[in-house]
Amino acid sequence: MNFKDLAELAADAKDRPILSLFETPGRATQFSRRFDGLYFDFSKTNIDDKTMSALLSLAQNTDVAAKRDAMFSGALINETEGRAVLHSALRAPDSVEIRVDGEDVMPGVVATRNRMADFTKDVRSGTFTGQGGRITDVVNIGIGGSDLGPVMGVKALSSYHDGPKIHFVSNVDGAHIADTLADLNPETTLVIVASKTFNTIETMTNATTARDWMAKAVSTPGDQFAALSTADDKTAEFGIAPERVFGFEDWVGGRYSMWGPIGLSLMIAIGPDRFMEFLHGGAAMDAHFRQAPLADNLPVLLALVGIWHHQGMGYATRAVLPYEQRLERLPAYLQQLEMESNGKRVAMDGSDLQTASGPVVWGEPGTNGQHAFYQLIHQGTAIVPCEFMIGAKGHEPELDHHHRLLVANCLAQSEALLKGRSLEKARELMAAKGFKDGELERQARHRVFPGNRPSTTLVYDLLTPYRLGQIIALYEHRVFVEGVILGLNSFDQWGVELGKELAIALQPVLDGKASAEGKDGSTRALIDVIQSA
Ligand SMILES: O=P(O)(O)OC[C@H]1O[C@H](O)[C@H](O)[C@@H](O)[C@@H]1O
Repeated sequence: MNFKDLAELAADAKDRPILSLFETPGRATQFSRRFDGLYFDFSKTNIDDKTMSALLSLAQNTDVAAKRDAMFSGALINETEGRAVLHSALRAPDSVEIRVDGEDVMPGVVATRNRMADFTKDVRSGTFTGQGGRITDVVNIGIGGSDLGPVMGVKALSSYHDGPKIHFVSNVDGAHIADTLADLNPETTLVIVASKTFNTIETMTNATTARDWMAKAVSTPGDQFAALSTADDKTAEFGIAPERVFGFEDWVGGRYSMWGPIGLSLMIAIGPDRFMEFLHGGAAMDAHFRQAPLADNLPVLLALVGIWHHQGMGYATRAVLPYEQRLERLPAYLQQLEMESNGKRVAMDGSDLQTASGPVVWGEPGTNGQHAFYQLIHQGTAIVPCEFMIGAKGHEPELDHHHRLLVANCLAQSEALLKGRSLEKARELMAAKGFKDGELERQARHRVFPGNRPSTTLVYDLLTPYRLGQIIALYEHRVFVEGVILGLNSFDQWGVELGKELAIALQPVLDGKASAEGKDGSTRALIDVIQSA
């Protein structure tokens, strides 16, 4: 089985209505899996038995299981950077042993985890104070993987918050930090500078601005700063005392880092015990990914559905549609996770990729998206596979009628995508409204839904810290499996470098200290327009 065979299978599937697959009794059971509070339904896709076995043999031929084991064993599978990939160690139980270059990394992980918990307890209890008293607000300054995970997690688990208020600043646009600090009291604010490299220009610019803001109100601003980084030399240079520096190793990629020190703001929001539940959820998904047969393995199945839709059927994008307002930042988080990991045109060995790279990932929570872009999903010419997510229960039992409406909407959307509405039915509707002849036909055509549009639905009971941990680890491993099947390295991100280099080179030009000579005509004109405004 290879990508050419997959394309042939996909060509056959194009004329097969998904709905017809439900004529086989038991399809919903056969094309769904349950695992530990999660239910993944992929029966509303154009995958039948034959497709499924072809996809599974693609996973076998590309050595998914062996590569998975290599990742967990600490092998240097991030080959372009010569690094292991062990974010799973951050959520592993204290008792296990995980070796990188012969050394067990777990004692270090556990020690940092315990230091984070101690610091968190001190902040939450008021043992650690600002220079004006108990900490009321925490500002996490970071970007990319040092922002999206904590932002997503803090919002997702807001019903568990019982600590200080958490704020996030990521953009180098001064508006972001100005708006965030405007309402805060520097004497009772803790600033966390989150940066794996402690070198990212946006984060360091914002951190310096925050320190200047604090210095106007307190005598030793550094005492109200903490740092999360792999670069302890740079954190010391910035003036943050080692007891408030929480380090991690280069085998944790930025977009995979919310399980360790980068998750400190989440730990402060919900407390160490609940943060541990989040880690346990992730660890449970790790165990499932390592042990379950490929055909019952949730990350593998999500990956195979993704490969089928993008590389097989040629659908350019996929939408992530959580029917859970608190997951409003999940699509943005998954954009980095999936697109920075698998948006690559060169295979691990340096050759051109034999097929399309990872898809564009986008989305918004339902029901909001329904009133914005679902028009295109239902009637546009592009087919967008939709990944719905819904909790069986919400955190507001007193508002249960809201939740039932939410669920009804989620299920109705996947049903509408599957079944559509025929021209015949649309004609009946328009005739009932009194339309006739040519006008009836014209009006009816606008009301046709082609249907036969694929979707999956992930149901969980309630969005607890544990469930969130499972879901995030599920997506991490899905991205890994897709990367293995595509033959690329999901753990580097060379594609972000060129823009950074050019931005640094443009700074002196914008400062008027260097000429724009050598720049292309468009860039020169843009510089002129901005400088003369
Ligand atoms: O955590 P930092 O070192 O500040 O990096 C922040 C982010 O910037 C980089 O440009 C990468 O694209 C991201 O993967 C990373 O998460």
